[in-house]
Amino acid sequence: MSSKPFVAQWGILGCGWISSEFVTDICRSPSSRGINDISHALAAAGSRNITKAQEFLDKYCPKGAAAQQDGLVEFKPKAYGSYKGVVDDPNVNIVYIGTMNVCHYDDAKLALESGKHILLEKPATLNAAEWRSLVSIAKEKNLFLMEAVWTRFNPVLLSIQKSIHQDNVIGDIRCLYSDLSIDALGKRGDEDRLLSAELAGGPLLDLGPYPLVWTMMMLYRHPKNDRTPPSKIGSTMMLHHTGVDIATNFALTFPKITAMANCTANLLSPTQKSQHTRIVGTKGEILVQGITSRPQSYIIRRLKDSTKENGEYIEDELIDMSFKEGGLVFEADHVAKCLKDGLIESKDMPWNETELTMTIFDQIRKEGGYEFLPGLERVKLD
Ligand SMILES: NC(=O)C1=CN([C@@H]2O[C@H](COP(=O)(O)OP(=O)(O)OC[C@H]3O[C@@H](n4cnc5c(N)ncnc54)[C@H](OP(=O)(O)O)[C@@H]3O)[C@@H](O)[C@H]2O)C=CC1
Ligand SMILES: O=C1OC[C@@H](O)[C@H](O)[C@H]1O
Repeated sequence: MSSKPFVAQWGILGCGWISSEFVTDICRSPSSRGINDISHALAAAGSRNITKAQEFLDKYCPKGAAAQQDGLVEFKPKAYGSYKGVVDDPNVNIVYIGTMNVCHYDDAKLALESGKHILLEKPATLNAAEWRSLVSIAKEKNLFLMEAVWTRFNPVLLSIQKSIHQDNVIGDIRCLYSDLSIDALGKRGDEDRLLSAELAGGPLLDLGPYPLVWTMMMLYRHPKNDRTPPSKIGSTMMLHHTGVDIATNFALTFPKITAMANCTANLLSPTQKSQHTRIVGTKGEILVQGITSRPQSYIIRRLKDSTKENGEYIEDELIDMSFKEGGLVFEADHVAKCLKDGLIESKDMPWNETELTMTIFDQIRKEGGYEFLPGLERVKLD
């Protein structure tokens, strides 16, 4: 006998682009992806402008999310002209925060203090100190808190991780090269969130989380690395005249497994979609295709003779796992399962990995001379 699924009752803060993608994805029925124990309802959406919130609901979720369409809950999505309205709504039990980088800390604190669980867009906060502060509030209030790094839950990335960590498809991992960049310079104005200092823009915080996801998932989480943080972090940053970075390269060393990650994020050039991430091992390599944040397929290229330098490859094997979902729903499903199980921390996106991410970014910003405008950081680093 099948029991009624657990329903995550979402409230959305900020009716911008990524929130629209998230809401569109949670409208898809979980059973269409083989999931029957959880579902999603949209309880509320909040904007600084009530008309925008209502238009957002009318456009992206007119019939409610999957659980509402399937008749699992009675309530309909409600529009609010403030974020406070959403966090106070009794039908909301988890808040998705899709606001600007500079708002994440305040918005997350608002939701936690109103007793709501949180899924918080990347970069979780502006620095590691802000993140530690949110974690301590979440612990004290016994509330779920997770950074929304959706790529960690992408089935293509998980398949590659299994190929490398369990099936030893490319042998011992040696080097990872990953890029997420956009040719935005000259095409977007300085007020754009990617270039604006007031909004704590720049590719390191906006795009850097994705090359770092590949590094964390393939190298840091490699069973033989045993979650040992990188021993060295090196970087080169070029600053834009607004004060944010315009291009950042960073490298991370993992001596326990003799592996190195080389990550790039810039606003100067578009990422190569046929190979945004290349993972090289002693027996071959994996080339990942699609968007760095949303991989769709990958190529396995095995060496004919792994004892030779610069050896030839056997014919490429293409693994095409294209999916119809936007890709955000995989993390939403994971969050719903955590809530169903009464967890306040995800084992797949744990607090200490967000803290490590923020610490890496703090160090790279320091090395590159990227300082936030005074007052943006709500909790300062020591
Ligand atoms: N996971 C992913 O793939 C992606 C994640 N992101 C992350 O999501 C966040 C939002 O990005 P995105 O959706 O592209 O941005 P948008 O500009 O489309 O939306 C951001 C929303 O933030 C709200 N907001 C709150 N304060 C301000 C302010 N001072 N100025 C402007 N907007 C404000 C607005 O909502 P309102 O007007 O309704 O109040 C706005 O619509 C960023 O932190 C980004 O890093 C972005 C893109 C992809
Ligand atoms: O998270 C993101 O992924 C896609 C990019 O286009 C966007 O700028 C970034 O915020």
